[in-house]
Amino acid sequence: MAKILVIDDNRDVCLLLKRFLSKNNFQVEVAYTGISGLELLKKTAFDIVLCDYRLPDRDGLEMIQSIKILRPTAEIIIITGYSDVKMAVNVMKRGAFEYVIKPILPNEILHTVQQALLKKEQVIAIDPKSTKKNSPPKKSKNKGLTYLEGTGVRAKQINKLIALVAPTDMTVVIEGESGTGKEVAAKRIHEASKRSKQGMIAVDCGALPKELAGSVLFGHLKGAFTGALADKIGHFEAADKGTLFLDEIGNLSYENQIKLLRVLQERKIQKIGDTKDKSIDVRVIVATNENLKEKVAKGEFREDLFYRLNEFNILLPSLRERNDDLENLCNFLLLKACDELDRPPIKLDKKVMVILKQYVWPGNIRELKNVLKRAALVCEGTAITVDHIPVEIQNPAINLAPTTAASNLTDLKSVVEEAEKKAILKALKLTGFNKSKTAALLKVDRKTLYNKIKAYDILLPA
Ligand SMILES: Nc1ncnc2c1ncn2[C@@H]1O[C@H](COP(=O)(O)OP(=O)(O)OP(=O)(O)O)[C@@H](O)[C@H]1O
Repeated sequence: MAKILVIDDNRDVCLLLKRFLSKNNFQVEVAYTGISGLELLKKTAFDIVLCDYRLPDRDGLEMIQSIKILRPTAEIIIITGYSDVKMAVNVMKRGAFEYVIKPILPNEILHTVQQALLKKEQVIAIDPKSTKKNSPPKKSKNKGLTYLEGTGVRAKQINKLIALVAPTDMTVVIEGESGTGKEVAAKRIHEASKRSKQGMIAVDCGALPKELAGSVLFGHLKGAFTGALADKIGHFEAADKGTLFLDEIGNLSYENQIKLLRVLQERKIQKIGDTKDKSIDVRVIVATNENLKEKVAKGEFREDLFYRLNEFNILLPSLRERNDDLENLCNFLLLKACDELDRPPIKLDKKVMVILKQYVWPGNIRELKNVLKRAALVCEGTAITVDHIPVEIQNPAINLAPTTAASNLTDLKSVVEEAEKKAILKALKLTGFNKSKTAALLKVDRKTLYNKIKAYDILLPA
């Protein structure tokens, strides 16, 4: 029976989740503070930790760090409010499995817990102690496509690059904001390559505790260090003849960067505690949501490793840069959500589409997927309406999420429009949505403001 730890200072939430998850055959314990949660983790090897982002004594990022040190194999699901969604994106970078938005929907949590357990099983499958060594990942009950290639301008460019590089053995660097589909792109490259019969192993370098990274990547011999109770193969060895996907490569410690460079140059690994080398045949794909060149300039990432990795580069656009694909993505993700939730397909109301198109999606496709899954959970009818969408998305002015790198935008017109829209939303928020005051603040006449509000599809509170 899988063990779950719920950490939340809201006792009602703990009680609700404990009852609901126990009924679904999980062993559940609860803690009301970060410290007491960590104490429980020292004693028990929980499989899943459900942790509130804002605890009285710790924040979500601190919790993830501590949990990863105490129980590196536990999957962490962060519970957060919508106003924290940008931070939720950050928690994914630090190695959380997923985030769920309040108010809590028990079925959504159950579904996320099941997905996390599935991922854990796949990781256990490469453990040498497991009889399932190198067994192929479990298929979800969903037999159809797991991603949408996309038909928009930017998506087509990416499709071309993937098709071009896939048949080669080149090392690929995939860059893009969190949730833009870097892991999906890596899988697509792997699946279209000659290595597709072997597995692709994905390692989240952001979630690897510094001290364990070497052993996890390269393996160790029994007795190599305290706690090395048996020989262990690392991910490089497990991925032999296949592909190794190193996510959040920018987080690899300097020492492990040197080791990685050596492996890439010599195609040999040495387990910790071993004196012998072992040849391996692995294609490496890495991903990052940081600017690696900047990290090189700051001395945080080795220049030689950067050039060794950067044989081919793919920069994934943010979701706001591929508005032309949003509708297709919505239809695809909604269909998948209904399938996963075992409910007949539902549609998106046209008004919802307008709202989704004007939101900036800081969490990119992951955020869109979560919003649609949640909407599919709460929708009792045959179409998702505005009421099923979080208010922060219905009216972005409430939770103004700034677009990041404007330099990523495709043309000057888009940059200007994006900046204008942002300024108008900000001014509207500042003036309590008073249009005369907003026009005065922006030093334009009311008519110009009205026209811009209309042109940018800005929704005003009723
Ligand atoms: N083209 C796509 N079609 C359908 N779903 C997608 C697509 N791209 C990404 N997704 C979904 O969006 C979510 C995020 O994708 P993925 O994990 O690949 O992003 P990422 O850029 O690697 O994120 P991170 O930087 O946080 O690791 C996943 O649930 C994935 O299934």
